[in-house]
Amino acid sequence: MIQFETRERDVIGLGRLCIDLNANEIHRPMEETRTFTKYVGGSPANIAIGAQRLGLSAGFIGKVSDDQMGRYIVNYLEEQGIDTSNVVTDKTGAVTGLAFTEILSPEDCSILMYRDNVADLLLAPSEVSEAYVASAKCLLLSGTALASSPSREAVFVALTYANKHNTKVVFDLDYRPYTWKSMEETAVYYRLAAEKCDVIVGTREEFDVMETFSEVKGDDQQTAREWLSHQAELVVIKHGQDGSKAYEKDGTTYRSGVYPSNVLKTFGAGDAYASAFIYGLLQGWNAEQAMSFGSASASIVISRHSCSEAMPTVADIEELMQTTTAK
Ligand SMILES: Nc1ncnc2c1ncn2[C@@H]1O[C@H](COP(=O)(O)OP(=O)(O)O)[C@@H](O)[C@H]1O
Ligand SMILES: O=C(O)C[C@@H](O)[C@H](O)C(=O)COP(=O)(O)O
Repeated sequence: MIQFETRERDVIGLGRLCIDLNANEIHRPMEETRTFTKYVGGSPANIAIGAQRLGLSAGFIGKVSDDQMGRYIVNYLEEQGIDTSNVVTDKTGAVTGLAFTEILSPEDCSILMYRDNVADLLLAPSEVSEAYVASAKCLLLSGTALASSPSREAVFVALTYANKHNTKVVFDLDYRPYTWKSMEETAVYYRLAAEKCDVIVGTREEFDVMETFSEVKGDDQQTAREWLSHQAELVVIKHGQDGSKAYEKDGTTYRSGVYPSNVLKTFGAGDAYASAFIYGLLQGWNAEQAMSFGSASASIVISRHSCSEAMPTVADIEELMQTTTAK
């Protein structure tokens, strides 16, 4: 069980604040899709929104474009009750990242990302406040924020502050290949960051990327051993509809199944899972209970059209868990 400090804020997200444009005409290729619904997006933004929806107090460290899109994101976060005092506005003409989603079928979804000159990757080390990092129980880091400078250095500054003040760091690997120059680059920076984190969450494929230069590739048990040999107390490996596994430093292993879902689209599962999992850890639950809560939240979000707006309440999740059996 992770021991959190008593702090004024529960969780601070670090990384991208973007826009999702989700196809309205589902089961149709992007080439034939004409209309989309706009939502706030970006994996760590979705997780912060999910956490706030569950009743946690969330804040964010990030950078938005100085235009209508940037203002839309900040306004939405504020409407949700999320603290935006550490979201800065770019002054260089950078833009907001856009994710167009294609929903071909419940099994076949893809994301087309427009991420040239995005504001989120321009977050500078000087824009990370030590006092703000120290004000939270937990810092949620998205791996994509490591993809280029100066955001990369800003992440390491935030990790230094978090480690200094015992703000627990949850590292969601969140690998988005189009943001990186190469898999080797990703592996190097993921590793440097992972060594400074307390909880590491990723899909099997994401751990494989981080283990590009390691011999343990592909084996969950060896993956856990490798990352638990550093600061991490807990490693969670997700296997899509085959569920997830958690490994603790003392050798305890947990497994979680999935809650059957009327799947509309597959994306958003990981973000819903992460926010509810963090909620569980902050309640003092063991990893098994937190994973189960995360799985139920994921099952709800993949049955809905968006990621951020679709995030469930505690009551929604409890109802699903009471009426459905995980497989
Ligand atoms: N088809 C599905 N049905 C029900 N739950 C799912 C399904 N796919 C994923 N999940 C849940 O969402 C979690 C995260 O999904 P996964 O696909 O592994 O992550 P990501 O969205 O980050 O790629 C899984 O551990 C599982 O609990
Ligand atoms: O993270 C993004 O930039 C896009 C998200 O908002 C998005 O819709 C998505 O891909 C969520 O995916 P997940 O990691 O499967 O939860």
